[in-house]
Amino acid sequence: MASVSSRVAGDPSPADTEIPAPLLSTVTVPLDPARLPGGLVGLVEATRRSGLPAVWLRRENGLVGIGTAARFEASGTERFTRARQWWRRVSATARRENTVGGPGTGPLAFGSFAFADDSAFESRLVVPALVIGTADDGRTWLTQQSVDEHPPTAATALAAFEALLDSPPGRPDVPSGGRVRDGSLSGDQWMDAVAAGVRRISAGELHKLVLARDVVVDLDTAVEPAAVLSDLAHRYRDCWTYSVEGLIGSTPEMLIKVEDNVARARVLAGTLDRASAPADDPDYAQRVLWGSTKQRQEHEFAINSLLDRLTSYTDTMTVSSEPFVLELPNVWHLASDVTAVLNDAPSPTGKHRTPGALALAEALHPTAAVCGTPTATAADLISELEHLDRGPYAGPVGWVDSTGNGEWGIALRGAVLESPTTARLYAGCGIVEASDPAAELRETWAKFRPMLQALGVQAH
Ligand SMILES: C=C(O[C@@H]1C=C(C(=O)O)C=C[C@H]1O)C(=O)O
Repeated sequence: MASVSSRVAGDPSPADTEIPAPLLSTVTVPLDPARLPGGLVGLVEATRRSGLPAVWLRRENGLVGIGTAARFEASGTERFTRARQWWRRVSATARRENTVGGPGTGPLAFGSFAFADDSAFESRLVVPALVIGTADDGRTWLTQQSVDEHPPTAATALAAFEALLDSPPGRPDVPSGGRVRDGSLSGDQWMDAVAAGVRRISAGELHKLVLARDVVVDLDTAVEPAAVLSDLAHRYRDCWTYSVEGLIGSTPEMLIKVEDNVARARVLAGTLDRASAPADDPDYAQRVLWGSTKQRQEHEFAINSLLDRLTSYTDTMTVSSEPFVLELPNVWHLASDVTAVLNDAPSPTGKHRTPGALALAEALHPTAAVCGTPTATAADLISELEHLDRGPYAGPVGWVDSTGNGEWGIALRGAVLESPTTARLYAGCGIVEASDPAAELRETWAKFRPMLQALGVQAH
């Protein structure tokens, strides 16, 4: 099947109409859940010879995309705007047949965006040739998307689905044998960067800074992405397991989810490693995490940064008065869930409509959970101290449909597959005045643990 690819770089931002966009045709049909005996994770396992799938999955439900019908890349400060313009044009002109309806049906793109304006990473939207979706409300569907002259039909969509199932179902083996080496900075160098960050905070330059580091895993055998994704999805059921063109992981943090006119976010900041917890102390997380002024302060910066930016899009916002303790297999986090009813805003066509998921992701990125407070000072200090191109790490990752519904998580607890046997992992920590560099380094290992385990490498 044909696919098209476009790329826009450099400033200034072109007008909507100047961005070349393919004419997309899509068909969405209901899929009998019996055709997905192992659910969406089983589907990822059963299609492992069809290349790296696009994945967005939490508990049993989400989206799996196979193949590529069209894609778009952009870099620089305008990366979000351009991607939105491209997607708006594709959505506006797409021919579609959709007998299912609801979020995630019809034209759909997965995406991943660079954390930083000056990153070498190409931010992207990817329109898969086939999308299989299941939702909490029981809908199960199949969408075929193509830029061919002949639009897809229900019959071609079902035939393409059947042709995908190329492997016996069942959990593939995680790789075994690999070594972890330093990325841009050694552990000691990174602790020096944290100490420098603490000094700058003490000097009053800023309140909070998130510093990240990378490590590289060299594997003895080629990584099987289906095995990694299956392991993450089974182990980290409360996280959103994602995969977009070599960026894979399982994030606990939701930047923004839009369903009709309601937006939801899950803000995290404040972390406690479960590996170091006493076995016979059930209140440990509550006491140590919730009771810590440092952790509560880190959390407050993160939640305030989101609320400040979300407020102009809503009149009705609900956030719990106190953060709760979120338990994951590797760590506990302080978490807050936010719900906002979105305002109608006048669009260029004069119609009123609420902002879509991608527009909100652009408006909210980067929150203080991954950058700091104030944002601009923290972003400058990150480039000065980290010596790291974060690439897509800590940027938005997720999907958007043609009505503006979508989910954009923050790409945390993940890796970029740089070659079949090389994965680069990233993890960062919120730094405040009371931070201790050695404790922050340990925290990065706790955050690397999900990917290290999924890659079959001895966890630190
Ligand atoms: C930056 C990361 O995580 C973020 C930082 C946290 C913290 O400092 O406590 C907690 C959750 C995330 O918001 C990461 O996982 O790399």
